[in-house]
Amino acid sequence: MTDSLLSVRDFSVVYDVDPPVEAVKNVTIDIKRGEIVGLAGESGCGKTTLAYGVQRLLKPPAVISSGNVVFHDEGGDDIDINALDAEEMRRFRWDKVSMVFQGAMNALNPVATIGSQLEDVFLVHRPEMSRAQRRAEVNDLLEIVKVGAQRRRSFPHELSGGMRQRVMIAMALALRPQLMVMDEPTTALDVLVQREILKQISQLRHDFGFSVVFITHDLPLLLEISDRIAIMREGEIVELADADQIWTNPQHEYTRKLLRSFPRLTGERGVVVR
Ligand SMILES: Nc1ncnc2c1ncn2[C@@H]1O[C@H](COP(=O)(O)OP(=O)(O)OP(=O)(O)O)[C@@H](O)[C@H]1O
Repeated sequence: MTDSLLSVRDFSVVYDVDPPVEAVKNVTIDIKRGEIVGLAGESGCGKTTLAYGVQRLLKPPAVISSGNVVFHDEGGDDIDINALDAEEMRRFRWDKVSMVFQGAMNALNPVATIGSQLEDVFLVHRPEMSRAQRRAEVNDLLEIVKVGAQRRRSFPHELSGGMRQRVMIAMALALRPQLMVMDEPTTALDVLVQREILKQISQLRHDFGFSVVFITHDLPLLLEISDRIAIMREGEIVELADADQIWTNPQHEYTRKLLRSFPRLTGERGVVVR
């Protein structure tokens, strides 16, 4: 088994509009097992297009114009994502990779309890499970993300934003994926709640061994949580290095510029233990 979980090679995406937008240009990156990779860069640099593109989640006018993506399954198989048909891709997305979307906590169904929404994941993807098994799994998940099993009968509006986001993380964790892609998962939350959730994501990946791609324009936050950080600019990864290196010894002028643009980076690093 290789150390690498996902290998992205020479990956490019164009939005076929007039004039065409080259949103992602020849990106090559390996995500290792169990690591948190932060994807940073200004709004519009192509972070979301890259993360969605490698999972083939983009719709026209987006066109993948080059590259390949291989997933090194823990079972030993190498899965060429481009070669999967629609049904295989759908299963792959839930079983191997899960996604916490931007603003996901507002995507919960307002008229269903969070317990039943979590149970639905198992109903659809693990139809062989009994009702009692589903219940037990949901209770477990709610405990793991520190919402508490007693909240299973709560409706989304009865929970705080932070709690709802924890429910979304529980949902992403449900099928024990090997990779979790998180797109601005904590942006809408206040700083303290954000910190708590980051700590938890970091802890969960130690407990469960999944890798995380964490997308945000918030570089200080990435410095706290990430093992490695990829700095994107105009569709390209201009620097990819350990978070410590990015912080103490940035190589690219653009990385230095980005670091300077966050005044709160002048003091000590934050409190999240990686
Ligand atoms: N549907 C679309 N049609 C045309 N251009 C698009 C489309 N979606 C995104 N783009 C362009 O592609 C580029 C990359 O956008 P993308 O959303 O991936 O960036 P981002 O770094 O994730 O930004 P943000 O942090 O604001 O989400 C931008 O120039 C954007 O304007």
